[in-house]
Amino acid sequence: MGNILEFRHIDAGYGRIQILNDLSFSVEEGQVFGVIGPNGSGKSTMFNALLGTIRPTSGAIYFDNIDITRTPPHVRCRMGLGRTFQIPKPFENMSVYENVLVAAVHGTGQSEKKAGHAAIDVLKLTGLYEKREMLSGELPLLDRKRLEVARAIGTSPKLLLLDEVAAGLTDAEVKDMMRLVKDLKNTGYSIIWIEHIIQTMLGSTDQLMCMAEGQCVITGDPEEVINSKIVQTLYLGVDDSE
Ligand SMILES: Nc1ncnc2c1ncn2[C@@H]1O[C@H](COP(=O)(O)OP(=O)(O)OP(=O)(O)O)[C@@H](O)[C@H]1O
Repeated sequence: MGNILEFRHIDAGYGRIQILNDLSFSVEEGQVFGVIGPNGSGKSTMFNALLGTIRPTSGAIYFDNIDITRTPPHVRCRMGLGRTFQIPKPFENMSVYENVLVAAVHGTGQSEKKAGHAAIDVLKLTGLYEKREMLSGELPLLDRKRLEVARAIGTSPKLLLLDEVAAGLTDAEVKDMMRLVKDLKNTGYSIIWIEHIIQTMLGSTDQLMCMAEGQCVITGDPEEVINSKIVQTLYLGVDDSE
């Protein structure tokens, strides 16, 4: 399969502060692409550049072989980019079902009836179907994270961006989340997954990239990346100089 995404030499940041420095990488269609890196290395900023909330000062981003570098964020969403937020942001006073429905209507522009069918499928896939009538504000953390994923896939993305969906979960819950990501992959989604928990990345990703100072320092087989000297030094703080 071809690439669903290519970052080509992206420089980007906030105002005059440059965070991404000549960032290049590509994601193959149908894969789970993990992203790790120390705090402040630019992982969320990469998502911001991809979603169009910040604009690169140079380089190009290709999504599904289309140059989207100057495409407005709402158009990118309709083109098939869906994201979760680090801190779940559901509409607390709406039911689980309504939260996914809103995402499906606004993200795809389809009728409420069609979006309603899609929302039910999404709730079944994410394990929330039995809880569809609950107010989202009443959900425990794992289910709030599931809902965050459900709202993102409610927009029918071709590429799903997961931002630390395992953060704050217990070990058993992390395993549930890993299973969900596998199910999503098997359903056909391409996924970029930013996460701090390295074990999660080992078991669930096809390719892994480590970022530092706004650049890709290594990318490849997850086990090789995690065991590489550069990652041991940079990310885990292990000094390999001895
Ligand atoms: N809105 C902003 N304005 C200015 N600087 C920002 C803004 N958002 C992030 N930064 C800075 O950009 C740098 C990269 O931050 P970013 O959140 O992309 O890193 P990260 O790798 O996602 O970190 P973490 O793992 O802690 O989430 C940091 O130095 C951060 O302080």
